[in-house]
Amino acid sequence: MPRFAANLTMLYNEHAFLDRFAAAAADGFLGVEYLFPYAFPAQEIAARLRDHGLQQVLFNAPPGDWEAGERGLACLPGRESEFRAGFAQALVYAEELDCPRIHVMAGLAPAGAERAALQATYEANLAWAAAQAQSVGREVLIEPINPRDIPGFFLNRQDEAHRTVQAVGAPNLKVQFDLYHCQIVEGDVAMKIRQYLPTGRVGHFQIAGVPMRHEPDLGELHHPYLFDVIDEVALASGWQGWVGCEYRPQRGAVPGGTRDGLGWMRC
Ligand SMILES: O=C(O)C(=O)[C@@H](O)CO
Ligand SMILES: [Mg+2]
Repeated sequence: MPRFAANLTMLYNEHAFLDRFAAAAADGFLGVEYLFPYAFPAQEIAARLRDHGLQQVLFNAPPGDWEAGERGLACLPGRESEFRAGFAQALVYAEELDCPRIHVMAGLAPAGAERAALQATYEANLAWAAAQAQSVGREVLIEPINPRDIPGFFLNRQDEAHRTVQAVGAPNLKVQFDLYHCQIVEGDVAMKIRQYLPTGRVGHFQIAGVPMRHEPDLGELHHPYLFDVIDEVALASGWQGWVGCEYRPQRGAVPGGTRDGLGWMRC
């Protein structure tokens, strides 16, 4: 089986954020990820990781004004200095949390903007971020996201993400391959794992049931088969990353619900 990390933004919502670390460790997780740590002092989170023997495997750089609907700044002309300041803050947290990967969200394509101009800004920002991250031994990840969950999101497809990584040409810029988004946008998930994992450009996986984003054993994707494919290709290619469990537990509507829905992990 792959190594699974609990996404603490979506799992364990029956607990306050800082208590989700203990809950994930009690269920056997060795790694955690989440969207944003910035509401809490990095030292406080680091203590939770230490206390519960957890590894921080991923979090996101600041996305702009999330409450106002922004979903990243990386492709937005004119927002470069804000992008850089946010990424610098992410690097400070990554150091304190000993986290090897930072996810940079692309952002929403502004209505009427020329795609080529957005792509040029995206690549320039990613090249800058990758260089900053490289100097302190961290990876930058980009993630294609389906346009139903985030209408207008700039990056939707795996092939576009891989072309961007190749165009930037930084060894520590990689793709966050979320199988949930991939299934919704393009399908053929197993073959895409076989296509992209051996390239060395996949930095991380994430999973959820499709289409409702509940537990992986609910919905149209057969995850036991996909886990076997990941294991097989990882073994052949030497890939040693994590699979983030980024779903909203359906059984989480009741106290203790995240744990009740983890049966899929033991299949
Ligand atoms: O929504 C997802 O999928 C994610 O991985 C979050 O980090 C938001 O991009
Ligand atoms: Mg994801």
